[in-house]
Amino acid sequence: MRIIFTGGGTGGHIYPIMAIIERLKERNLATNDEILFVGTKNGLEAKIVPAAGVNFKTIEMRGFSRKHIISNFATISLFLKATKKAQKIINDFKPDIVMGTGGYVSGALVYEAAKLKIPTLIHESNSVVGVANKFLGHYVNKICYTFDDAAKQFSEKKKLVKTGNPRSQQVLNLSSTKIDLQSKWGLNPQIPTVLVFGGSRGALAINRIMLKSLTRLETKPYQVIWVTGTYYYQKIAEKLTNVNYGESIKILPYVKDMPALLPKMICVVSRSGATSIAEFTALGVPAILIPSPNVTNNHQMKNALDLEKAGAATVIAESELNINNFISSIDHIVLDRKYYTEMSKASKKLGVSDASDEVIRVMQDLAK
Ligand SMILES: CC(=O)N[C@H]1[C@@H](OP(=O)(O)OP(=O)(O)OC[C@H]2O[C@@H](n3ccc(=O)[nH]c3=O)[C@H](O)[C@@H]2O)O[C@H](CO)[C@@H](O)[C@@H]1O
Repeated sequence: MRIIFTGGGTGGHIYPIMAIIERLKERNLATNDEILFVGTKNGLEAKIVPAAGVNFKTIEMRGFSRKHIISNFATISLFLKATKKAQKIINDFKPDIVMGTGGYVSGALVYEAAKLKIPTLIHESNSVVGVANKFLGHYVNKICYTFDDAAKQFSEKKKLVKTGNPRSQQVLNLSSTKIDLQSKWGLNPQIPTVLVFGGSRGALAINRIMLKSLTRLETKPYQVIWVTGTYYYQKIAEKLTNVNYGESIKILPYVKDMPALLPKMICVVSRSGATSIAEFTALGVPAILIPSPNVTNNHQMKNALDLEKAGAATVIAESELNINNFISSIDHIVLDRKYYTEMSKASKKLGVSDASDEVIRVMQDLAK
């Protein structure tokens, strides 16, 4: 099967595709030559995709601005150029299927593919449908999704297939290849470890609260891996040059192999992006979620409240976040065994174990 995947900007759009690619190869359904990923040169995909050995092409594209209306004329011209380039990429590669996960490039490429009568599908991983997917819903053959609330926002009901997020299956399959905390980062594997991170790009609010909490956290009977996000790392490292925060706290810019790390964590503190949540629930890792307030229709709060309602997470609104509720939420999960076990079970109940295979089944049906 020859497939073009497209999506990007953030890890949440990229990792589900990478999970499907890995599964396609595992099942011998596509060779590396039969797979192409199309993204932008400035998105996170430009780092992640070529590094994984997947063929990668770029199209220049950006979103429309609500504030700077004039700049939208340039964006329209960019969109027209993007559709031309998309056509060329499709004609050269001759895919059997084109799949998008969201982001502006996916809007142009999947739309062109549908116009050329190539079977198309999209995957929506959030509870609130993104702009590109909402637009593409009218043109594609199938719409795969994770949250029931997302399904309600598409008017094309016959196209809908509930698959879950492909990254969850990948995380489960990989959970036997775990990172060795001691040799990798000098952490003690006998002590519970908490992972703190702010989605694929890091989060200022989470980094700030970590800076303020360091001295209290280092006295705890657990250790902490704090992933700042590449963008924030240097500044934080400079701020901490003369601070002695002990060996139980490890500060990193980015974790390349999250699926190998997550199974080792007693709990996670993070934003509530859709893919992160799919990973936590697949593994049953209890979460403290601090939703980003800066996303479309506050969808991270919605994602987070769904988990809290099911008993799988504690939610702290960014506006309410302080050292006390931050540290006491971690203490509660790590130090109260009964609470931890209940949360872990509730989380696992929400997890999906065969999402990649489900998406692949949809692709195979379309390619017939
Ligand atoms: C600010 C913003 O716009 N966030 C959106 C973005 O989040 P974001 O890109 O952060 O997406 P998610 O939280 O869904 O996924 C992050 C992914 O990056 C991985 N990871 C993260 C850090 C790290 O060091 N290493 C690593 O591999 C995580 O394991 C996960 O697979 O896309 C999501 C999915 O469309 C949306 O729900 C989020 O609202």
